[in-house]
Amino acid sequence: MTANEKEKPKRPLLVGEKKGLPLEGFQPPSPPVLKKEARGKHIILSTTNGTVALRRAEAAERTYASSLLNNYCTAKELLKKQNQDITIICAGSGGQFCLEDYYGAGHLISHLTRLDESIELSDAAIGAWKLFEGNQDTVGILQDTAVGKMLKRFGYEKDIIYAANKDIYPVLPIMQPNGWMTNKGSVLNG
Ligand SMILES: O=C(O)[C@H](CS(=O)(=O)O)OP(=O)(O)O
Repeated sequence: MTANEKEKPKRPLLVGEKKGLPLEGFQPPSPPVLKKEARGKHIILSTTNGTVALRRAEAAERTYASSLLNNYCTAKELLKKQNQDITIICAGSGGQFCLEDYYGAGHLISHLTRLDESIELSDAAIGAWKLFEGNQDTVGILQDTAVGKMLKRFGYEKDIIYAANKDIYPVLPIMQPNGWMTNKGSVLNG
């Protein structure tokens, strides 16, 4: 191998699916697959809604990606700055509202309200919060959604169970000025 070849950046990994079916040349967005395949690589992710929402949020002062897996870290970061508006965008899928995103937003809001009792919520935020607080069977609610049922149909039950884990990652992906999302934004200390 020549020195030049050694320095070559790795090819980005293409990740995506369409209605649960594989796309040619793409890896499925499945945690066990990505744990093996994605380490150290740039990922180009194809989705109908979440990635579009991120792109449209580019004008925001800061844009983060959050889920049940890292919402605590997100809440801590969001509260570092006083007196600011926080907009939570629920990704959806195929142009449709998705209950699991609203539930995930409720989990984030639950952290925010516990960490700062003075926070003011919109009606939509109260709805998400109450949905989360009233439904602690996270795997059950994720399985009941349209996407959950689709994942089950295609044999991705383990992915639902994994996605239902709360706050297991103290990292926060943040959008960089070049539009890429990285986890360099914030890592929770204590
Ligand atoms: O973020 C999206 O657009 C969705 C997320 S999920 O798969 O519905 O959870 O992806 P998509 O592949 O577009 O349905």
